[in-house]
Amino acid sequence: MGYQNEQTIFALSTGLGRAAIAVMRVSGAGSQALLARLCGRLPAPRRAALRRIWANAATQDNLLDEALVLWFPGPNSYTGEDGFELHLHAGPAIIKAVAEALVAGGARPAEPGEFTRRAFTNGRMDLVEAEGIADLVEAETESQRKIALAQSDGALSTLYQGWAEQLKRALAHQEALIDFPDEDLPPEVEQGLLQNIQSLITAMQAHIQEGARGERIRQGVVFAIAGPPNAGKSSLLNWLADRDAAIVSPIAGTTRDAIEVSGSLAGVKVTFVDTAGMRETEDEIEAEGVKRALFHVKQADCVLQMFAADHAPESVFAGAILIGNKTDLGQVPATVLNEPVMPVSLKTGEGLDALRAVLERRVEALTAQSSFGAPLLTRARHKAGVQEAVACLQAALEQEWPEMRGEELRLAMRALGRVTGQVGVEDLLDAVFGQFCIGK
Ligand SMILES: Nc1nc2c(ncn2[C@@H]2O[C@H](COP(=O)(O)OP(=O)(O)OP(=O)(O)O)[C@@H](O)[C@H]2O)c(=O)[nH]1
Ligand SMILES: [K+]
Ligand SMILES: [Mg+2]
Repeated sequence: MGYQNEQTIFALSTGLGRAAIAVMRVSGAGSQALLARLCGRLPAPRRAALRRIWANAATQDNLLDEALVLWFPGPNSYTGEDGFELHLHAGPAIIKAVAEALVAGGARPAEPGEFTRRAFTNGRMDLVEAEGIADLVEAETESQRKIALAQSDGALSTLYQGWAEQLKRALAHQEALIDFPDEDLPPEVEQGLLQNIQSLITAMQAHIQEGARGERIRQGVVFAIAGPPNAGKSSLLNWLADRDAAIVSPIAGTTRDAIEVSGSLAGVKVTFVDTAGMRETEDEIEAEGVKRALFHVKQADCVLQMFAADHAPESVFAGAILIGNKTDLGQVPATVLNEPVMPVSLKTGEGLDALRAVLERRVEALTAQSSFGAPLLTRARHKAGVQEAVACLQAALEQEWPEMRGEELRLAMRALGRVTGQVGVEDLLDAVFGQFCIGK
C-alpha cells in the first residue's frame, strides 16, 4: 500500500513562459477532496475528462478555467499517493488563480524534486532511478537522453542490486563457515567464497574505470584550448561556437579569463574552454590567466594544443590534439615530437572540416560504451559508493578471522545499499532531490 503524505503539494510541471497548456500537478492525502472542491464530480481514474475548474465548485463561485482533468488514485501513481493533474490554459492569470484555489483548499507549493522524493519514499523507484529522472529532464543531447533513460528505467539499479544479491549469498556462505567451523565443510566452500569476492571486486573496478565515460556523457566532454599567445585559440573557440564568444585581436595576451562554450559533437555534450596564451609575463593579471590556463589543461578530458605556423611547441600535453594554425602564412610541420599535427587556417577555413572530424572521433573514443555493454555509472556519488564497497571487499579478503570477514561483507553491502537508497540515506536525500526542478 502506498503511504499518503498528509501534506498535499502542488506545482506547475510545465515551464513558465508563453505556452498553450500548463500542467498543474497535485499529490498527497487531500487530493481527492481537493479535486472535488475544484471541479465537482471526479473523472474515472487515469481517464482525461473535460471539467470546469472553480475556486469552489460547491458554490459555483468564481469560474477559473475549463481544463482536462486526470485523477490518479494511489498507489499506482507516479508518487504512489493520490494525485491529479489539471491541463490548464497557460495564461499566467489562470495559473495564479488556480494556485490560490489550491492553497485555499489546503495544499502547499512543492519543493524542488518533492514529487519524485515521495515516489522514492513509497518504493516506486530507487535513488539511482530517481537521479536518472533528474538527468532525463536536463538532457540536452542524444547520448545524455539515452544514458538517463536507461538509468531511470532501472538498468544501473539492476546491476547494483545484482551485486548486493551476490554479496548476500557470499555472506550466507561465510556464516555457514562460522557456524560449522570444525565440521566437514569441504575446503572448496571457502575457496569458492574467496573467488566470488575476488570476481566481484574485478567487476566493480571495471565499472569504476568505465565510469569516467558515463560521467563525461552526463556532464559533457571538456576540451581545453591551450598554447602560446596569438596562436589563434580564441579564433578557434569562435569557430567552434559559431559566434564571437571571445575577443580576437593581434595583441598577444588578449585572453585572460577562461571562456567556456558548450555545444554538441557526435551527439555528445561538449564544452570548449579558451584560455590565456601561455608565456612568462610580468603582468599580474596575465600571470593569473596563465595559472588558470594550466588548471583547465589539467581538468580537461582532452587538450587542443595550438600553435601558429612555424612556432612549433617544444613539449606536448599528454593525449593532446595538436593544431598548427595559420597555414595561410607559412608551412606547418606534419609532426611535433612524433605526434601528428592538424594543419588549419582559421582565416581561410583550410583544414577545419578535417579538424571537426578528428574532434568527433575523439569524443566518441572518450565516451564509447564498454564492450560488454554494461550500464555506466554517471555520478561521483555512485563512484564513491562502489569504491567503498571495493575497499571493504579487499579488506574481507585480507581477514583471517571469518567473523571479521563477514563484517566487511556486511559493510560492502551497506555501501551499495546507500547508492541505491536501500539503507540509511536520510542525510543524502536533501542533496539528491534538491537538484531537481520544481514540479518533478
Ligand atoms: N593570417 C592568419 N591570422 C590568424 C589566423 N587565425 C587567427 N589569426 C589572427 O591571429 C591573431 C590572434 O588571434 P587570437 O585568436 O586572438 O589568438 P589567441 O591565441 O587567442 O591569442 P591570446 O588570447 O592573446 O593568447 C588575430 O589577429 C587573428 O585574427 C589564421 O589562420 N591566419
Ligand atoms: K591575441
Ligand atoms: Mg585568446
